[in-house]
Amino acid sequence: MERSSDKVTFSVETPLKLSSGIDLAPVTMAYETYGTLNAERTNAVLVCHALTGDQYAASRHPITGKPGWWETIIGPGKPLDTDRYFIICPNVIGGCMGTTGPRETDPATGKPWGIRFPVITIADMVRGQAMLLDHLGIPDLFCAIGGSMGGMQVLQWASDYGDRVFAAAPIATAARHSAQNIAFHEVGRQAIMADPDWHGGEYLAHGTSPQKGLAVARMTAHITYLSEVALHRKFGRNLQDREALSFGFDADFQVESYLRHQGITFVDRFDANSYLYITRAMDYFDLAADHGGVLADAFKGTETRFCVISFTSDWLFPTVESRRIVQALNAVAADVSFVEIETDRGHDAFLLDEPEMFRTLRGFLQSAAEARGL
Ligand SMILES: CC(=O)SCCNC(=O)CCNC(=O)[C@H](O)C(C)(C)COP(=O)(O)OP(=O)(O)OC[C@H]1O[C@@H](n2cnc3c(N)ncnc32)[C@H](O)[C@@H]1OP(=O)(O)O
Ligand SMILES: N[C@@H](CCO)C(=O)O
Repeated sequence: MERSSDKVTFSVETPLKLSSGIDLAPVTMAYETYGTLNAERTNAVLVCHALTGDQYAASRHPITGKPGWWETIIGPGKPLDTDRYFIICPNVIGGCMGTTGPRETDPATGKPWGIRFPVITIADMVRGQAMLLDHLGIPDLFCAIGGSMGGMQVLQWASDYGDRVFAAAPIATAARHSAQNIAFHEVGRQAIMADPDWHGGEYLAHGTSPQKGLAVARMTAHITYLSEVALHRKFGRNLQDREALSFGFDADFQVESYLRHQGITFVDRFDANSYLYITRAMDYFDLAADHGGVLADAFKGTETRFCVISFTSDWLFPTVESRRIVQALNAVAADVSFVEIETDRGHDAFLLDEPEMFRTLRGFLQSAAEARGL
């Protein structure tokens, strides 16, 4: 384990066999930990991040300086109580905050991988996390938890490593990407690849960055993380810093200015090629397809206990997707609880202070901890 100024990483030469059949080596996993691993090594919690998340779930981000993206949930006395549990949050394979991904150096060429990096899957991300846990000497997890793509990783963990997952909390997620999910990601990828500064993915070698394309990709995706009600409540048709319409193409409206801001601030902390790879991994995710089209078969024989959470205004991963997961778990007599939380803040509500999510997770984890003898 190494800590540079702001990253903890672990590297291994052992090749990681990817879903594509390619052996990826060496592999570096960047991660953050919070709390203390108990002597019995039974209190480990894996926090899986979403599409543009990273390992800084409860630590200040080294680029944006913002608080951790899940400080509402992780910390002393919070549902993921760092006085009780040992939290591990890895940056996913394909990411850009220190874990092996398209921005890292290809050992065969000594240059950044770019889009010569192998296409990775959610299962590959989880395989890399299992390797990290092995390195940390953690035989199994008290809990695997995450929202959105993090929830996909949780489901993959429960399916591929069920005997290593005591409790699982997939939040605001789905067992497969829908046509609409894929469609939105495709628009984002095309925006990046249409940017003249993308250079076929070799922008680092050209000393450029497709920031305009990446910003447009983010603007599009960001709309899907919110809700129409919340957007209208926040911005309506209000004008931004002006008394009258410009009859031009400035950001007349507040909502335009807001989305431009979200796009511009995003490109400082994220890599365009990583965006291509991670959205692709989400698009390829389909647990049922991996099990003969029967989602229940992905969890056959599971002894993991599940808490599935969705949000009423999430139109990216609507509640019907969580119901499908619950139905599949019920079909194999799994221990599962489910709650749909009333909010108008859309998909990204799982990132915000949602009291009912806080209470639900605290109750679920408390009960699981008692059953686990923690
Ligand atoms: C699980 C994970 O892995 S997390 C993934 C990584 N993190 C993220 O996705 C963070 C970005 N996303 C988010 O923050 C969540 O999607 C959100 C949108 C739910 C956050 O919601 P809120 O906390 O209500 O923040 P909000 O959406 O209002 O955005 C506030 C920002 O917009 C800016 N803003 C608001 N109105 C305007 C406007 N009219 N013009 C320009 N900027 C504006 C604010 O100044 C603020 O800027 P800052 O955050 O850079 O300081
Ligand atoms: N807004 C979060 C969740 C998206 O699913 C992200 O950017 O990763």
